[in-house]
Amino acid sequence: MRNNIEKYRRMEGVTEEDFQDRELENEKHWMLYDSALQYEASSDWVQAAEKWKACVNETLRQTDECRVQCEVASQRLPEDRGVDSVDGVYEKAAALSLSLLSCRQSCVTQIATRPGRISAQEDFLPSQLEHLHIAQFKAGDISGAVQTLRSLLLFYPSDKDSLNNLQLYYETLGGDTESQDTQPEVVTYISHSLEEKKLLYFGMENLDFSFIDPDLWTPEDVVPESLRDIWRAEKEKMNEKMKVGVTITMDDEVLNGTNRVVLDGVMTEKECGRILQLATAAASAGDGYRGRRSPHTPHETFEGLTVLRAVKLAQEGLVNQSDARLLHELGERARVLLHSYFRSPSGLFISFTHLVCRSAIAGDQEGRLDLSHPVHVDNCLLEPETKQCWREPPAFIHRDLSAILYLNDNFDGGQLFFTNRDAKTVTARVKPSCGRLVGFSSGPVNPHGVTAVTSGRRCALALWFTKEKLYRDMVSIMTSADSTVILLRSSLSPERSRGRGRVTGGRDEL
Ligand SMILES: O=C(O)CCC(=O)C(=O)O
Ligand SMILES: [Fe+2]
Repeated sequence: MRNNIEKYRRMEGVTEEDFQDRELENEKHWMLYDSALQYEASSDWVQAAEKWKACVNETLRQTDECRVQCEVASQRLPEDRGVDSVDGVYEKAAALSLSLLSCRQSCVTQIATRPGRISAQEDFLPSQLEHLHIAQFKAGDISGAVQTLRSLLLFYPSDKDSLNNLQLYYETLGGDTESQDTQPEVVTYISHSLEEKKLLYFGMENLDFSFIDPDLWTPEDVVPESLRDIWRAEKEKMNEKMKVGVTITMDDEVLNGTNRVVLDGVMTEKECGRILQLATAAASAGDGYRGRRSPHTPHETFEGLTVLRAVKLAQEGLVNQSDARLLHELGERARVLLHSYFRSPSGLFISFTHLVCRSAIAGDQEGRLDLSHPVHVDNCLLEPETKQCWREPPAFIHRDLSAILYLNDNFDGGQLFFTNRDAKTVTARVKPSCGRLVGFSSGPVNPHGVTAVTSGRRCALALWFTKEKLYRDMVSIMTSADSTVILLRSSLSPERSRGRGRVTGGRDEL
């Protein structure tokens, strides 16, 4: 029902007055949020800035209200922690006050969860401030942008992109740097929150109290060293696991070519399952490719999902947020592995990620002679007759390295194969399976294609990397749609590193 209401709200001619609802008050910030996004999409920066500002204020107001409710609602005395518990009256009193603080902290999650949805929008308030300062800047309100950015910097004081942007704003302002202060409500919000977090982490360290921090911006020094050590050890264990599992299965020699590699063990079975499920959920959420004929063959259907689309679906609560994040992380995992394998001296950036499933159309496979994906080169237009490869648009000429991360093997056909420049002489074949990563240079030494998928559904993550910074997949809110920044931020947590820049490059597409 909630989804329907949101759908009606987006329909032409429908106004807010058409929705008289008692719960509407609690949803006010979501209405502002959605209309701010709409103004942003139509580049109406004045209106966008106005709506984002109202949204920030409404979010702060509702958070305050929610926090007050924690005090009003009596806190339940924590249950005895089992028969061996030695909890005395002091421990109980401490636990009671910690519960109150934890309740207050949980308001962040509550306010950031759309009604009817299961997961909260991560980094909700900071991301609104980010949208706001950009809208203000684009609307020409530089002083406003400075004030907002300074408020944002209270959350992430050393964020390079924000500091660069602040510098840019100061330069635009021409020297008047100190007059714009931070928003006082944000200062209060942060200082209250930090005080609570300190006590809650103390409780976690010393009183066995459990607390899940709802924020990504919490400074590291608020978390006690001992807890950080535990987290670090867990992370290292994870990293080791990832490295240990990966093996080099085929190199240039076995693959009979240049700059080709097959690595195995890049994903676990569980991860493959999660991404396959994400593809299914995205398809049933009405992704554009659902049930579409493949662009390459009439005998197969083709579904495609980009990271950006996955994030949007996650925000709408239609797919799992952590699965959308995993999609992004897998690109990064492949990048690190291939960068290290090919020892490329320059940087390597993800340019485009596409989760693609190809399904055989049952009953339409008899006597089939074509391919699932005809032989091609990824960064130039191959002309097999002359063996020329034209590095010009519409080829994706900025692609330097291609990779395909396979997710399953329960289908027939669907082998990747490499050929000579004649597009006929097959030089190597690769059979997909879960966690298998094929990497190869995107140029004319590596023409390749995919044999017909004659039964079942073959899913893979296609990735392209570029050495040109300009073409990296910025997914920054400066050019692309909302909220991808949330994904990036959360996926880079807990280091809090926010690898975004303000220079944006051309967007890749398939
Ligand atoms: O899925 C594959 O194995 C290869 C796909 C491919 O070559 C492409 O999308 O450019
Ligand atoms: Fe390709």
